Amino acid sequence: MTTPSPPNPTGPFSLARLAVMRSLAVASPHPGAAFAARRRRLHPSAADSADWWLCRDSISQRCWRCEKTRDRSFGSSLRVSHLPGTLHRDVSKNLLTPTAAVSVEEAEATADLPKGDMWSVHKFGGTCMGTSQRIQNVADIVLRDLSERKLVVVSAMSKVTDMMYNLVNKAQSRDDSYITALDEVFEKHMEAAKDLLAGEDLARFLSQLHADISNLKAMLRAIYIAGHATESFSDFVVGHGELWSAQMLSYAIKKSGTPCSWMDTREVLVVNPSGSNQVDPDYLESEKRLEQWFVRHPAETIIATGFIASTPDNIPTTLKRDGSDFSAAIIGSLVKARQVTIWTDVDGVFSADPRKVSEAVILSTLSYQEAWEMSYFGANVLHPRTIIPVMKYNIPIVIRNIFNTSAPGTMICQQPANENGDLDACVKAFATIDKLALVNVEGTGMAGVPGTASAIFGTVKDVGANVIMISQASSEHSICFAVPEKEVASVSAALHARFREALAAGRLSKVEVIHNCSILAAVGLRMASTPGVSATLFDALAKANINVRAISQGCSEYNITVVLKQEDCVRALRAAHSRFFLSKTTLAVGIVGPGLIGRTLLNQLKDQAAVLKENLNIDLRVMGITGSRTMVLSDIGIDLTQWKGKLQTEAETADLDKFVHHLSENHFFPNRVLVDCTADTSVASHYYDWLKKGIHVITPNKKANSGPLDRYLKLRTLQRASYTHYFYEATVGAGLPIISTLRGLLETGDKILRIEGIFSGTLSYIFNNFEGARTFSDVVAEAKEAGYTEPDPRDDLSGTDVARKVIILARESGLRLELSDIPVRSLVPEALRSCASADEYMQKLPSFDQDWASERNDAEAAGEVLRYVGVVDVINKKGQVELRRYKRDHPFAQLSGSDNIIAFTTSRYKEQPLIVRGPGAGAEVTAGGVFSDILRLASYLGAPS
Ligand SMILES: NC(=O)C1=CN([C@@H]2O[C@H](COP(=O)(O)OP(=O)(O)OC[C@H]3O[C@@H](n4cnc5c(N)ncnc54)[C@H](O)[C@@H]3O)[C@@H](O)[C@H]2O)C=CC1
Ligand SMILES: N[C@@H](CC=O)C(=O)O
Ligand code: NA
Repeated sequence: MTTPSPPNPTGPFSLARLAVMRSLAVASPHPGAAFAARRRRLHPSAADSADWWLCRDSISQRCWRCEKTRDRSFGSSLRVSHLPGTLHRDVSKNLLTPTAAVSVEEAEATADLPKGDMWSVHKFGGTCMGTSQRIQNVADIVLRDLSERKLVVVSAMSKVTDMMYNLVNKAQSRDDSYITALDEVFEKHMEAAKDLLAGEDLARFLSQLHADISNLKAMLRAIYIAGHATESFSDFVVGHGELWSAQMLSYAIKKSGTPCSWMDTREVLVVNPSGSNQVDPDYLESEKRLEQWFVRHPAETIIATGFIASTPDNIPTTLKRDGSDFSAAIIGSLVKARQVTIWTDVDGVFSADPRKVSEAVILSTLSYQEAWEMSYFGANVLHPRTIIPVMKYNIPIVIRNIFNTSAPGTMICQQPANENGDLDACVKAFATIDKLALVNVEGTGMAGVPGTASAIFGTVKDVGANVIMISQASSEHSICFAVPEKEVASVSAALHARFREALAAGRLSKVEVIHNCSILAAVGLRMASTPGVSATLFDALAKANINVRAISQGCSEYNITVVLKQEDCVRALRAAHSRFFLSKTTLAVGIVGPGLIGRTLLNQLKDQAAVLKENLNIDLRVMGITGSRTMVLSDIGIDLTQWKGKLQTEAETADLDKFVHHLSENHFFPNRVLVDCTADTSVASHYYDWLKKGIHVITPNKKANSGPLDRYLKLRTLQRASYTHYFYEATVGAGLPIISTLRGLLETGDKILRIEGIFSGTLSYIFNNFEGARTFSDVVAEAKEAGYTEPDPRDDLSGTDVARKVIILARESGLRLELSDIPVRSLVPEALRSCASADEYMQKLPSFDQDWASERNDAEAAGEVLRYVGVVDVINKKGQVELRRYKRDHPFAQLSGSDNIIAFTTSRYKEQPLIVRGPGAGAEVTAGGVFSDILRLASYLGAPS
């Protein structure tokens, strides 16, 4: 076997071909010295297969051919040549195997190329190059990239470009201080270099810096004398920032022993001015010059100046705005880079401006078109022109944070994988543009008249205004378009002048300007093929009460654009963002009354929130907690491990209106619910307004449903007519499924005949335990202590609490009863009814123990027990609450603890009633009942079951 001779280094290899050949790890037709140098570094195992150039994986440093790891004794790279065929990578073994010779075109199409041998392009902006430490940090990042070839594009140190423009401005306005300003530029770079470099490298850099500064001084002097700087003079001066930063970085990398060259991109990149402060790269000429540059500079790590380039006549110029990103993209496309990484100071591209939407998330991927749209609509992603060069070759751009290298960043590539394939995933991001005006040209004379649009936009063009979006009514009676506010006056004047006759003749009815507008754009590649996206967007805007002035969606459907009042824009952005980015079942929760039940509920929420989020995608955020004296509010959700402390230390004076406003005005969250855990009638009186505002209501408080009948009916009518939910399972039997059982019977057509049972946990507990030597007052105190009683236990002992439950069930069954319609036997002695407080009542209660003992003894003597029962007699349309005696073998006599027992006699359950039994009071079971109402709400809102 003979070693094939290397290809003719001066042969006509295009850079595309060059890159592909490199990427295949074939002996690269890299011209000249670089090729010869590699040729010498033969891997020993190549002796019996000398036609191989070994290559190594840039990450594992393992040879793909023989799987040996890097061997220092053979230099930094292990290669043998294999020509003219190419290599195929066996991905499973990470091995390269020879294949028949293929054309470059075929090779280009090969998907599984070994990435290690391709160019990795990085771009570091001014912030990344801000100080000597930061430049060192950049050097470290470059050294950590194990790619075979690295091309690093750098901007000037931060603020230097401005300083350089300032020099030119000063000189041309004959301001002598340009000399001291130039000294500052010198000092800045000298200080940075002294920090960063030493010895010969430092001396070389400083000598170059001196030479450059004295050239600049001469040039600025010429500008000063002429009182004018041409664009190329200015570009020449300004580009020095990049020249110096590239040299400093290149020396900093060399310090570590890694060979590194720096590239003055004016020698390589050729661009033609294309008007309006833009340039078009000449790719063919640039490619040719780059090849020649490679011949002269064999290093595998190259630091290139961003921003600067040359005209075809070798006049220095710049790439204008965002020039360094553009340089990186152009160079990336010339070398067919594996990837272009743009290093900046954010973790990636956000789904919306994080200053406006705190819930904005970093997007892991974006398509080129999406990034393009985002940039167009004002998101600070990448200038659209940066995307064009890399897009042609499917080269991904990755945006990464230099200050947080652990963040993976955002990859902008051809067709990102669809993360979850649902409606929400097809809207990737939202962007806004403020300070716009809408121009509306309207009139019957426009319909069917060819050339109207051309006349309108021709006029707009003539005044040099930038049209940001256009919308035309299908009847052709009007065209409206958005332009920057600062350009609208001249647009309007020009249109009035242009259409003076048409306006006078009535063919056009108006040229109207609507000031103070903003654009909200929803961007996403898959909107095109997903029904319902615009419905969801407009629904979110409607729910946030936002009026849309104009709408536009092109047939590419990469974006839906709406024009709104500027003052509504942030609210609109938040509402739209939350609708697409938060779980559909994100619930903003307000807790009123963190007493026994309220705080138990908060604890249960704390323990279960993560599980709900993970398993059911239900995102519960407690946005506020209010007691009767203080309240605490949050915009994103209170940390439930801290709420008690916050209610003491960070609280403000309770104000229910403000509390409700806080919840209802928060447009981050699509759903809002107030949970009333008080026993307060005045809080309950607000439910109607809350429901009307679209806030769902959940409560264990019986006051609303057992209050005045007309109010109750009004509340239920409103709730039934709206899509707002009102749940109150815990008002009867605490967590026991009483209301839901009754609803289930009614909704399936069963007829309720009678509901009868022990509805009071407190009274159940008292009579279950009032035995032997125990006193009545002791047992009442125990029930209170156990958390079964109402805040005032007289509400239980008076029978009022049971009467309320009877009323709630009676009304639920269709009876129109008032609380006063229920005869109740009160167990509160006449003398204690006027006690000022529950405590006073509890203190005085023992004096009635004797009376209670004798009533119980009488019952016992007859083989009976006392039980306090409630009855809903649907047939006779009445309710009843009384203390009754039951034989010891009666089911009501078998209860224990705070058990409730409720028997439903219905048309279907006539012989044997349907019975629900279990603990009907207590903090955990009651809070659990409230919690399950919250989850019921979430499932009504679309949570998975
Ligand atoms: N304890 C139980 O087993 C059951 C209780 N319930 C009901 O649960 C509700 C709460 O009961 P508990 O927690 O035991 O009472 P609680 O007295 O321990 O708690 C009520 C809380 O509401 C606060 N509050 C009162 N008025 C307020 C207002 N206007 N604004 C804000 N906060 C106010 C109080 O300061 C207190 O923190 C009551 O309606 C009760 O009928 C329902 C079923 C069972
Ligand atoms: N105090 C009530 C609590 C539940 O509504 C009871 O004892 O049943
Ligand atoms: Na219940």
